[in-house]
Amino acid sequence: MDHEELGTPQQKKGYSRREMLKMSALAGGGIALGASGLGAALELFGDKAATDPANESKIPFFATHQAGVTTAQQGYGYLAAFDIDPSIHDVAKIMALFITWTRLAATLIQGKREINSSNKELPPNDTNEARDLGAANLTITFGLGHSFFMKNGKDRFGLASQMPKQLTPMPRIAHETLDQSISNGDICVQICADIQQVAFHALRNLIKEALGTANIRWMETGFLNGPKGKTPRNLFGFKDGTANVTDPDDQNKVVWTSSDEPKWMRGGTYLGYRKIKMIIETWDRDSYSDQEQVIGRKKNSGAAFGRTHEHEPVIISKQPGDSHVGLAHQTGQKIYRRAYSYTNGIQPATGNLDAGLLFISYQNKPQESFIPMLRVLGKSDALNEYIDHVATGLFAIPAGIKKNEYFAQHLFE
Ligand SMILES: C=CC1=C(C)c2cc3[nH]c(cc4nc(cc5[nH]c(cc1n2)c(C)c5CCC(=O)O)C(CCC(=O)O)=C4C)c(C)c3C=C
Ligand SMILES: [Fe+2]
Repeated sequence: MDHEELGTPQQKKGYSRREMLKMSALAGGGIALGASGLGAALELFGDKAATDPANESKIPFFATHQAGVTTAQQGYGYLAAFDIDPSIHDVAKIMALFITWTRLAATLIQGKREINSSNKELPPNDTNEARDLGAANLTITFGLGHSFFMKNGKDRFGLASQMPKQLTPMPRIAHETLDQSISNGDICVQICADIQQVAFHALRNLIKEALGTANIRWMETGFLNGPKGKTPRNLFGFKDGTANVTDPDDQNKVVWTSSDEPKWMRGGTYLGYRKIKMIIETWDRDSYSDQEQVIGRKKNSGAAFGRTHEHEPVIISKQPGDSHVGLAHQTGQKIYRRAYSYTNGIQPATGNLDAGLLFISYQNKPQESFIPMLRVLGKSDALNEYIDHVATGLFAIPAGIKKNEYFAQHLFE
């Protein structure tokens, strides 16, 4: 396999678009450009977004771990799953798709999306709606589901011996009413950015490049915004993420896999997913104090029961016994949560809002943390009166991708 091709000619030489512009301005005009001069030159090129530092922020794609997991959460997220086309039996076709996706993702996260107009008889290579919107902290995170390895009890592509240790089909959880058409899948992609249009553009172009090899199975869109540096609130109006695993040492223990996994999966993680409908109309008619009893935290401050401030530790004896926080805390398990809220118009049958939480968590041992926690909450959580779990998924997220390598390369080679 020729990996030299990964990356655009500019990338291969190590030049960014900014540097290219700077060089061409120098070559053409013979003038020296400082940082502010460069900004002015970019504006002259009509590239206003590129002068906006917020949209220019980039998260490196090639790294030890995949980006988009412990990366500071962006305001918008897409979660999508693909199935390998039933006509595909040759692993080389899947490898070719993963090479194409890797090259595309590495380019997109840099805010590069130039249209190739050399042959106008062909469709454009890029769909163009994110042109000039900047990198916007775009992250693209790839994963593999159990059905990528095994289907109808068969080893689909001869890769089952390399299956991650904790990757099973999701077990049944009490009270769930799952829609299989929006659950599971062979491959998952999480795409997050500060600008929704940038995230959608990335997903759309990944779908386009997959044509003939993998078909989109489902896709969800979410948002989550809070005051700068503070915990955001979910659609029940509570701070969501207060007791998350944020310390890097703790993240190392909780999130990233180690030597008990196949080599290609070490330094990876597992994405646990639940689409949870929130019955907003019923919640909004519940009393203030009952809402606090159900969650197990104060609505405004986010403090636990018996506490005043948000980040003071939970006192388990003071928590309402069946409260969400009380139950989750008592499992003693840790997961790293990275959820998004979603809205999807009105449910035609009831006239109620179709809204909720795309619950996403990352953990290195989902069979010992995410799934047991789901079981406890599914059985006894006071929150169950106000929510319905409607979709599920568990995906192995391989280790980060090195320069000149492609996604999951060491699974194949
Ligand atoms: C599998 C695990 C979890 C699911 C599913 C889940 C759904 C869910 N959560 C909220 C709202 C809140 N959750 C909070 C804390 C919290 N939740 C989980 C796990 C799941 N939540 C954990 C492990 C924790 C932390 C517990 C602890 O140790 O203190 C909170 C409190 C604030 C916070 O710490 O984030 C809220 C609020 C909703 C609305 C929901 C489904 C729609
Ligand atoms: Fe929760």
